[in-house]
Amino acid sequence: MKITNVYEGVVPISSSIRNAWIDFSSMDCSIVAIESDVIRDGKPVVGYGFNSNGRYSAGEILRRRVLPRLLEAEPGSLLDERGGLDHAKAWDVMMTNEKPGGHGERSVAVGVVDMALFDLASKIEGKPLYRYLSERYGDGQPDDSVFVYAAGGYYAPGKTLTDLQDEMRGFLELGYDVVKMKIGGADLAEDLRRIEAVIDVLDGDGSRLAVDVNGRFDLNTALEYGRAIEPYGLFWYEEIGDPLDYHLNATVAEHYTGSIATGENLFSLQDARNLIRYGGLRPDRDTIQVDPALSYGLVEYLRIQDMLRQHGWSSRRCIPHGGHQFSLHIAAALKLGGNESYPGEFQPTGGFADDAVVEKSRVGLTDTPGIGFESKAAFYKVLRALHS
Ligand SMILES: O=C([O-])CC(=O)C(=O)O
Ligand SMILES: [Mg+2]
Repeated sequence: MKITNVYEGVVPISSSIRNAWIDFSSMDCSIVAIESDVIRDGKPVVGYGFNSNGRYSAGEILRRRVLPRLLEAEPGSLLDERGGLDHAKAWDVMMTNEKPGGHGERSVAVGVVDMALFDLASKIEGKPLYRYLSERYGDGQPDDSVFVYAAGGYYAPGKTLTDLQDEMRGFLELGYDVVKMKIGGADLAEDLRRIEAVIDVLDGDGSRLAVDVNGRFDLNTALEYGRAIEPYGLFWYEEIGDPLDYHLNATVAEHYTGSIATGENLFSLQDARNLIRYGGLRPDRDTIQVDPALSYGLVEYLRIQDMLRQHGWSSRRCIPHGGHQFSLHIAAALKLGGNESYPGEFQPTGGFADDAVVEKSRVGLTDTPGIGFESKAAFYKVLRALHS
């Protein structure tokens, strides 16, 4: 198998929502299509990738560094001994002449291509990605459904408490038991009113509500909010301070007895390891949210899983950020604790197959070969247009 062509583009995923740190008025995302010389039904097999959400498109790095390296590589240097794609070798090729440290947009660029190569390789084998992954990296017995929670609850112009409650009711009607909302973009009194309004919709059960600060708080605010929300017994308190402020995280973990989740803005093995070493997270209750699409792809995510295992963490304590199909397959194959889902945001890229059904906060996998973008019509149309 040989890569014959690569195509790269940008898709807007903008909207009027706001979290405690950014609005999404100009959010966009990179997409790639990687074409191979393998022919199925008279057409070349093509793998697709995109960069989740929350980080902007990384076209410059893709066009100037990552994609040329892949195209210029001796085709045999990307293959394993059976002639299939060797993802770790492809990763080394993409990272040629890149210094360590400073992970950011580069990890996004490599993540997009890594996703496309996994889509391609599993399509060539005619398997849905989760089976392909489970056979290679798991125990061959993937989970047949994955826990998902509904993320939303953003701030938006003119959005009232009733609007917030209606949004959350909508998530419950779709089959989700656990929901997530933003905090930290208003003052504590208003956020507590918002939290209590949502808990009302959850029949008074705070353990079904996660709150997300998007890294906004300094230590004092983090502790003040922690004291105020602790009695609700929330599902988790997310990304409380700056993602790289491990000391803040550790100090909050000493005081806040409920669950903490973080990691969506950690993009490398090294950063994730520092979180585990210095972030004070507790393996019996906290959750790691590293998003494989943003953090150098699954090749790096597998290294992160090894690291977690060495530190005594179960894969079940990982619930990736992003609400996308790639992580859904990864969650089933590597037996993670679940995956995020955004029923109302980040279209056309986010979400699962058009006919995916959520029941009791779990979603099943389909048998579509690869990641299954083909069963997500609006997004597939955009991807298909990249190389038509
Ligand atoms: O608002 C965002 O950037 C998304 C986010 O934090 C999440 O999904 O946890
Ligand atoms: Mg978050």
